[in-house]
Amino acid sequence: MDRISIIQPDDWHLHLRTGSVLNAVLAHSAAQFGRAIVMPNLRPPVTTVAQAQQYRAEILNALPVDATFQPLMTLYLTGATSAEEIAAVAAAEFVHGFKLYPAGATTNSEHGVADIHKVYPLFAQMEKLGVPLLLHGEVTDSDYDIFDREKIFIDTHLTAITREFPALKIVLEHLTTQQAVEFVSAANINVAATITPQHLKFNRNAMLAGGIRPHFYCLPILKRETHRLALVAAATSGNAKFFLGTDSAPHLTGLKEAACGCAGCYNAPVALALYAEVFDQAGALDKLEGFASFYGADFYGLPRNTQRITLQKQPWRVPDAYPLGADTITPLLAGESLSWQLVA
Ligand SMILES: NC(=O)N[C@@H](CC(=O)O)C(=O)O
Ligand SMILES: [Zn+2]
Ligand SMILES: [Zn+2]
Repeated sequence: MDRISIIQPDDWHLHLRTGSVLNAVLAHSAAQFGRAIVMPNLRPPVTTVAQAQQYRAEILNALPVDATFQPLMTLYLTGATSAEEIAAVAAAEFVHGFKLYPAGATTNSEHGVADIHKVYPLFAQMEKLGVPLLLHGEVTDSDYDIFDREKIFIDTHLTAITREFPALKIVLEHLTTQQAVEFVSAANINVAATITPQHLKFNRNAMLAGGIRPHFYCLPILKRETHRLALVAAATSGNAKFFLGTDSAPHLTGLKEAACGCAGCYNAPVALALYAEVFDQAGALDKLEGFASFYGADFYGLPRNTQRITLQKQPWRVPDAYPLGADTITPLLAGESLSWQLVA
């Protein structure tokens, strides 16, 4: 099969940033996806429905005129999040959940939650009101090896959270390990997960063997091949708990190609092409539509899209970089050739 037509996909985990970066990146997502869950880790973070409304307006304003893309907003959960704000989220139709960043876990997570037990009362209210909890699932203590941080988060926090709040809708974002796949598969139906194209396509060798490649550096960090295989098996299984979330996370090229480079892969320009390549290589193109276009909408209680898109096996070359002022943004796989592309 070298051509498939599917219902238009959505991106259930996306960083769009603001200002000039937003303007430079938005069209790439809007060209492929009908909707996207937009992450709130701005500086300062999006912590109120009023801020989310403003941010949403900025995104809509930055869209190409003919675009139908819909940003689905989220709020950043902090130790200071109030019961009133959770009620406001439940009432606001354009806000779809709270994102919890353990403090210090990733880019712009300084305002995140330092002690997860302290926000249990907030989880209880979210559970009651049906507000989803989106998780960056990694422990942060410097004693923990960076390759183990997702597994330890599951063992020390997520297991307890799902036991205490069985009706809380939880999305464990950007899965990277076999243990995470096993946990989500075994959990109740209120627990789901997103998977990025880079974690499906690459193991840590892509980042570290034969030279250090900062554009493959994101968090949670790429893992060894056994984990990648578990992720591919989950994504292509047809299990509705696993769905598409690119975690496209643009940073200026100068901030990634640095002595201390930022975490985040700018994968929006290559996202659907990479997912198609992975599903094709796994002999599972027939499972792409569920993963990319159905299961996320179903989990969030939103209607499925009705428009269709077509992907074709037809090689193309990824641009070296996209200009942004005096710097650029370098996409994942810059200058490389990809075998699939969106044609309509
Ligand atoms: N994934 C990343 O490495 N970075 C993301 C934050 C996140 O999703 O953890 C970013 O905002 O840059
Ligand atoms: Zn994250
Ligand atoms: Zn992210």
